[in-house]
Amino acid sequence: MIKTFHHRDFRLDELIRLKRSRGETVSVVLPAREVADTIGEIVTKLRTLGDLIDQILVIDANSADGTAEVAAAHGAEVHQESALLPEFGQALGKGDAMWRALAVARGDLIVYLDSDTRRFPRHFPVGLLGPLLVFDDVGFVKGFFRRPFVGRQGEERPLDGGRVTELCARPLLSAFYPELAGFVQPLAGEVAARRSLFERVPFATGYAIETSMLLHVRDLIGVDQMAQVDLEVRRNRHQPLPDLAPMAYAVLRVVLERLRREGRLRDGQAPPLQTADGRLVQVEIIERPPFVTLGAHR
Ligand SMILES: O=c1ccn([C@@H]2O[C@H](COP(=O)(O)OP(=O)(O)O[C@H]3O[C@H](CO)[C@@H](O)[C@H](O)[C@H]3O)[C@@H](O)[C@H]2O)c(=O)[nH]1
Ligand SMILES: O=C(O)[C@H](O)COP(=O)(O)O
Repeated sequence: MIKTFHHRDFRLDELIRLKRSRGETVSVVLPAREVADTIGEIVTKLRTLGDLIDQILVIDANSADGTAEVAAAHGAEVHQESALLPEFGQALGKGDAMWRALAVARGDLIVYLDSDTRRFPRHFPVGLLGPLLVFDDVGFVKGFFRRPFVGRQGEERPLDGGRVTELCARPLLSAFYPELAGFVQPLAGEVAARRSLFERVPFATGYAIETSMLLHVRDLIGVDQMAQVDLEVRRNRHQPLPDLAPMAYAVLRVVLERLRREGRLRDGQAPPLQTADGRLVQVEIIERPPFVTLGAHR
């Protein structure tokens, strides 16, 4: 079963002590595309964590809004994604940026964070590193949080964020990989593991990365060594619904490809849907006969 923690289970000074005694170093990797408005605050907050973090890497997707300059001005080490491992050609979206980052990340532990988080809480890396540093039987940690939908005027609808997560990712995992459906935010970009694990994971390009990574990490270490940590609230930039369709499709494609490889695109009784608050909802689908066949009964 997936282990669940709260970021408040871990204290910054204790983690720094543990990290030193283990002789391990930490890299934070921020894939970044057009995030000049948020990246500066994130890098600044990360730098207040002192010795917890040894390297802050921003992997820029050739942003036109000055993301790279802002990140560098705040003290991050900045690389252009396509300049890393150039023999693989132009970088293909977020997952590729995360993979290429491994070429320059020096830490024994690696924390990936999204860089469009507003009002970035500095406990994110503390919560993500805590289970890895404290417990020997945890090999992979993913964040979860409440996701308000923040409207144009700043008004918040508390439960309405995470549309692809709620309408696509968790229903799919519930149906086909229920052991992973307990991840409250399966698409969260906030993940941490030892570099030795990430180096063994095939990284899917683009927005397929999180779904694909969950499946590969499960194959490599099993769900019992996978954990999630409550990071409270995350406010992200919202893409317009039409732009989320390719993301949903990428998630679907990962699952379909897996099922195909496993030779089980057919299934009998689908398991129930797991909701964000842990309820199991049975979604019954019964196919009624074509109406014309009712002739005899009517
Ligand atoms: O080509 C890209 C696209 C995005 N990003 C960065 O990746 C992060 C997340 O991207 P975003 O477009 O904000 O994704 P969301 O709409 O927030 O999507 C959610 O779901 C995605 C699909 O699983 C995950 O990749 C994200 O981490 C997760 O936050 C941000 O820092 C982006 O700047 C890149 O570096 N390159
Ligand atoms: O994770 C998701 O479902 C996508 O990032 C969309 O999030 P949003 O609905 O909060 O914009």
